[in-house]
Amino acid sequence: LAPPPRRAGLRPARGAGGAPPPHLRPARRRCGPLGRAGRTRLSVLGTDEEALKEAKADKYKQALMEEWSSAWEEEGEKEGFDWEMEKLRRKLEDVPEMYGGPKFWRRFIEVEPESVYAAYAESSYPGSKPGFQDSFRILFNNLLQFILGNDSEDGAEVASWDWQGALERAGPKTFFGSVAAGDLQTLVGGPLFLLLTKYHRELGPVFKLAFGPRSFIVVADPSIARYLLRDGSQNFDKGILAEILAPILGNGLIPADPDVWKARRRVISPAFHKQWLRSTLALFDDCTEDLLVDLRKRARSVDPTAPLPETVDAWKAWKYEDDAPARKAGAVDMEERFCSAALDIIGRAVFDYDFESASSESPLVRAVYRCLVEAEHRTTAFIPYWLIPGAQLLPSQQEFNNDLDLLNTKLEELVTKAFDDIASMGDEVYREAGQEVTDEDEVKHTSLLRFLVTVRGEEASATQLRDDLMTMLVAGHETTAALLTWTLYELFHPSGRSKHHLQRAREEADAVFAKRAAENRTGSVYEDVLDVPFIRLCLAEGLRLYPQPPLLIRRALDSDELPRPFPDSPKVTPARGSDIFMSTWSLHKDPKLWDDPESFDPSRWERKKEPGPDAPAGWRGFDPAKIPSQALYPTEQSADYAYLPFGAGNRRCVGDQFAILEATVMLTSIIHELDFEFALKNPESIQPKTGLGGLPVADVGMRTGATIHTEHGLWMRVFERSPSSSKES
Ligand code: HEM
Repeated sequence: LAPPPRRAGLRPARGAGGAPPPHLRPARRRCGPLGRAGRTRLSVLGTDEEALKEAKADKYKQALMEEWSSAWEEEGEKEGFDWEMEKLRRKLEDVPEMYGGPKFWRRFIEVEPESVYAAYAESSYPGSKPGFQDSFRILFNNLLQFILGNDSEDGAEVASWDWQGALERAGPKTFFGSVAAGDLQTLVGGPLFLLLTKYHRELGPVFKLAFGPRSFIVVADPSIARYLLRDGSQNFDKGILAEILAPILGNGLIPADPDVWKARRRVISPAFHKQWLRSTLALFDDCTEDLLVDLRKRARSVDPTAPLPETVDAWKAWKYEDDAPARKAGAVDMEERFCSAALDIIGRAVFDYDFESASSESPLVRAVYRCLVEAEHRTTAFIPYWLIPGAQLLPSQQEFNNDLDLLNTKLEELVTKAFDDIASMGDEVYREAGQEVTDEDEVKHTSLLRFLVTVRGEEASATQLRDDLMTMLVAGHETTAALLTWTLYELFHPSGRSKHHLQRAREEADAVFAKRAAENRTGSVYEDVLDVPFIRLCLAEGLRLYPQPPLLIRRALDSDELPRPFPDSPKVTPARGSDIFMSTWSLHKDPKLWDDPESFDPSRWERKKEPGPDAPAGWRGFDPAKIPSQALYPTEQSADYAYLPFGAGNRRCVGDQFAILEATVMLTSIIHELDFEFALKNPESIQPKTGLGGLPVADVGMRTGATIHTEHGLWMRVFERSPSSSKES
């Protein structure tokens, strides 16, 4: 769990103690594009100008060229970035000094690595902002590839984006508008994760994507996932994601720099202890009941004669214009309902505050949503528009800042209240940082905030606590709501493709409620969650098909070679400062890893999956026997990193158990009591749709952000479960 040393240049690339691999040897960088001999000669150049002036210019050049070329031949490294620079420099030899000949270029290429490292080490987190040299190197490398068609320095094959096609499809106005607004989704013609999967199918598990001056190395392979997230994780941080989220999340766990992250993770992880998780079940029941009250009301008001839209497109009007006809028809946007319920849960569990979003729309709730929308927009924009001078004067940015102020004021108020409440409870509520919470310990705190306030030895400032809370709010709310939305969508799909799974899930739900009645209790207990293994597998399958988020983002702190998925895969070595996208969407749907990957089949997690002949080298398949007994879902280790529902390694999700418990309690109650139908005139007429690159997409459309949303809401008609459907199951 050690944070990456800041002196990036001193770090061995992989494993401890061993010599750095050749691509990390500082010596090579030191001699850089000029070669060792060239460098010696250059220092002569610098110290003995007079002598040089006297020397015949071309004779000197010739001698120098010979020395340089013998240096390259000796090293046998006529490839890669340095060699490209060398070739360019040789061409520039003929350009007169006054036009920026070798002297000009020397400024960029003859860099003392120590000075770069020193500048880098001083760079302030969050995010390992690449220095000027790094950015220049990456940009220059991109230019060499795109303009001259050279091989990429890092070895990743470049996916060529059809911008002419995009221009034609969108029209000049939308195209250039999207470029200006950094709207990637409109530019690529669909969610980014689909584009990445299209390239994954064409180019394999490692490739490079470039939009103008930015480039990303995209990976989707179990061994690379294991390396990025676990074995080599000390060399990668959250990079661009941290930079984007820092204004909202401050120094919360997601964007935190390694030092803060280590200290806060040590305090926050124990807050999710078993005793507290068990106590939150009552809260999940409460919020589920609020949701059910609303749904029952809708179910009773269904007007069977009310007209229903004939096409999915007609749903759009319900979402954005007028939902009165939807209400009349008893239709409800389940995506929005799950979002409200999850927000209420996180508010109460994390900081003892009831947003009451299920029943009202307070300015605070509106502020939360608008902040989330802005955060999502920033995540998918490729131009940091909010940093452009004057951008803060735009109405959208002003609104965002006002919302943030409103939220901050509320959070500060809650933090102060928690400090006061805890102070009045006496000394015995405090605990030492790192002190384990045992099963016998009484839960003395109702919320996560109160737990954090009671920790001694790692006391956090009010600002740090605000950042922690904001991070929980953002990370723990839409993710769970999206999981419930897509699982419900799959289980009640009008094609009936999941009918048999729904039936199995309902058998479990009915049995749990029967047991509850027999035991004369009304609320959920932990054992209820253990009694519904198939419902939990439905959720696990929901996370396989719709991973939240569909991309994990990292940045290389130093140049580092990635594991090769197949023996004949090219060597890929992202340069320091390279942004890397781990496409969990592509990984979870890779036909080389999963049987029938596009279909929703929760029972796949009950069977062993042996690696097929075309599976990546070294992948060990999935084995249900490897799921730890206390785990509530198939873990990343059980699938040998081909499945990453909650990430992996030291930055893995802290709220995984909380989320699965919450989603299980909700789904169990909902499918036990209610039936859902797509609110469409002929739901059976829905045909499987394809999107970018001919890949299947959900027929309710998909929008990407931090999580995957439907395009226009998940409008369902709700019915009380009929006796026949209860009997059926
Ligand atoms: C179904 C629901 C959820 C999913 C799918 C999910 C997924 C993830 C994933 C994939 C990561 C790793 C990100 C990365 O490596 O870049 C993560 C991190 C995180 N999650 Fe979750 N999450 C969920 C629910 C929650 C909840 C309920 C909370 C809190 C109450 C939470 C808090 C966090 C935090 C704080 C991190 C950052 C951890 C760190 O960097 O140390 N998540 N989550």
